[in-house]
Amino acid sequence: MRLVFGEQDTPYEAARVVVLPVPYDLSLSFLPGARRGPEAILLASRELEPFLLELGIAPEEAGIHAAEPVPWVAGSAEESHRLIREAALAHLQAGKFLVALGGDHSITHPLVLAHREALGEFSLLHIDAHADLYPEWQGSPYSHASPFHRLLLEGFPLVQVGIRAMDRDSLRLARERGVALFPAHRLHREGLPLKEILAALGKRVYISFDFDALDPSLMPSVGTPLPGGLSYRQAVDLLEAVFAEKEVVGMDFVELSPNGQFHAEMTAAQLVYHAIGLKALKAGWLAPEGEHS
Ligand SMILES: N=C(N)NCCCCNCCCN
Ligand SMILES: [Mn+2]
Ligand SMILES: [Mn+2]
Repeated sequence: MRLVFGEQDTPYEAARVVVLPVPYDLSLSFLPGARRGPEAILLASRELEPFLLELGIAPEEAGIHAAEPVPWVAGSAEESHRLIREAALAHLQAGKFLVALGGDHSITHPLVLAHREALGEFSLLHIDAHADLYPEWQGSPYSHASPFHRLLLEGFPLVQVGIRAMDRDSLRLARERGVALFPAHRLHREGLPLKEILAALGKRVYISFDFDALDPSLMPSVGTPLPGGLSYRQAVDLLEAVFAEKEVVGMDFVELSPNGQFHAEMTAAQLVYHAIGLKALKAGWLAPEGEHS
């Protein structure tokens, strides 16, 4: 049975939003399981309330279609990434707003390249516990610890929020390349520097959300959990500010590794659904209702 997002799957032609399952997880460095992340999010999404009280809309009414999962090639990261890029490009060329569900963070590289090929230039908002700026990790440049090294060297402006793990060389590279870095400890001490984050981003933004950006108390189902993460409220407030002021051209949510803690899967699904609602409001696909919004 094909899994869908939420209760109402919109036929492809009528859908504005395509949720793209990308269960590739061969680039993980520690705990396994991210390949089951997309399915877990889709299953949990069925339990969400379609109407979002905070936004005053039901994002599903914008038309959400869950695409077939992107296959992978077990012995080849390059081939797997080519399949991801081709699948994403096809949906983008069909005019869809793409929400990719990982899978490990290495998938962001082919996804971003597909978005640039289809939509032109934009900056990256990377929300994560990890900077993922290693040139390679465990012998591979296709590691989930490396996507933003490659994207940075390929010319994408980068803003990183929630980081609480990076090595000295990555910090040096970030400074040399003008990465706008907003580490987690600063967010906790000073609050979300929303104006600074927005000022660091361009008009058009691709958002890559690694679920381990959230605190493990809230999101224990990730491959490399670290303490001192973002609260759900901080994540939502950040996304709301970005969607309100920027054109979000696409997004991915990665690194959920289901481990039986269903509250984590519900958290993941709710955040994805909320982000889709923010896109629907900004794009004018839906209008809020009542004073609750
Ligand atoms: N989720 C990630 N992006 N993880 C990246 C891990 C990179 C190595 N840090 C730990 C070094 C251990 N000695
Ligand atoms: Mn990551
Ligand atoms: Mn991470």
